[in-house]
Amino acid sequence: MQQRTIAILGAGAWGTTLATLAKAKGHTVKVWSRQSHEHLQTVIDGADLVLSAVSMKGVSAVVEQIQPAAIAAHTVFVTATKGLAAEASVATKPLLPSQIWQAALPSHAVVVLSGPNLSKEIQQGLPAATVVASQDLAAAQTVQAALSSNAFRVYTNSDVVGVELGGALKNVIAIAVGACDGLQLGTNAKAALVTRGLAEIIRVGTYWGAKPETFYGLSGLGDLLATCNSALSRNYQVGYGLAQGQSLSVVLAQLQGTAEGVNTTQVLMKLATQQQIAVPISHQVDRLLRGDITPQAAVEALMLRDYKPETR
Ligand SMILES: NC(=O)C1=CN([C@@H]2O[C@H](COP(=O)(O)OP(=O)(O)OC[C@H]3O[C@@H](n4cnc5c(N)ncnc54)[C@H](O)[C@@H]3O)[C@@H](O)[C@H]2O)C=CC1
Ligand SMILES: O=C(CO)COP(=O)(O)O
Repeated sequence: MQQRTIAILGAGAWGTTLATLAKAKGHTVKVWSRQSHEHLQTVIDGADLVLSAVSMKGVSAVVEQIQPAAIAAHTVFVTATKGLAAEASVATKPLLPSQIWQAALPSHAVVVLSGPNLSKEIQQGLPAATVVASQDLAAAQTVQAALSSNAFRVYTNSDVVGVELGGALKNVIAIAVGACDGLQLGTNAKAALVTRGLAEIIRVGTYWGAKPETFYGLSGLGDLLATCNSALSRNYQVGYGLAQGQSLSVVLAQLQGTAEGVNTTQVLMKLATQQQIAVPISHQVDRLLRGDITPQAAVEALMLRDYKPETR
């Protein structure tokens, strides 16, 4: 196995977990966060892989600190952020973290890493699988070889948009499912939400050019199952807290780390409204997050929608 120099950007729950996985494989690992005394460019100098696990709101700020001309040509950039850019617009502004990275580093390979990867379980050494997606298969295979272990199984995929959207959009559905569990609506209701949530994700994803089958893989259905079934998920916790009658500000103040689904819901609703894509579950999550509706009323609104066939 080839030893690599890996720079990890972001020292939150996911960044530190990815650093643990990389160190366990014997790579030289350097971690940078905005609290670091070292300059970002110094940390990524000489890195074979630069792996970003900063939350969505920090991605542009981090990318702007990088001087592309000073980076070795072979350096591969990996983004593990699950979110949508707040400034995204359909034609002109990037939607996905990888698009922000690729726009700033056009001559470098960019790889998306996404899957059912609750960091606390991985920190405990429990087995997990993930996907690395890139238009550059060799770059994806480099990341696969660098991170694969007996505890972390890494698959490659060429559907970058599908893999990245799967990871971002499942957070919105996880908020809905957290609320469903918080209201104690039962297993049937939860199964319906996850299944129709997946249909909603596929509807959005295919609009943005993703392959439908990608969403039945690890970064779609896989991550939905993990996030919607675990109280470890911060997005699930947001929905659960709202269903307990707490305000969003109270829930977020108590939360450890980032719940990307809150911002993702807003961006998704803006774009889905503009493009007239039906996202009924996300719409109710949006109303709930804004405090415009009670969790009970959101459930009723979903149950009493117009009759329709079970299509995507
Ligand atoms: N924790 C988990 O289980 C997993 C998280 N992810 C994703 O990874 C990303 C990070 O998640 P966590 O590490 O859990 O969040 P976290 O809240 O623990 O850490 C976020 C990191 O982003 C950095 N950051 C935020 N704004 C920044 C800015 N303006 N400039 C520089 N750095 C900034 C923070 O300093 C911190 O290092 C999210 O997009 C999340 O969806 C993906 C898979 C698993
Ligand atoms: O993406 C995750 C697991 O795959 C982490 O989920 P949360 O961000 O909801 O904690």
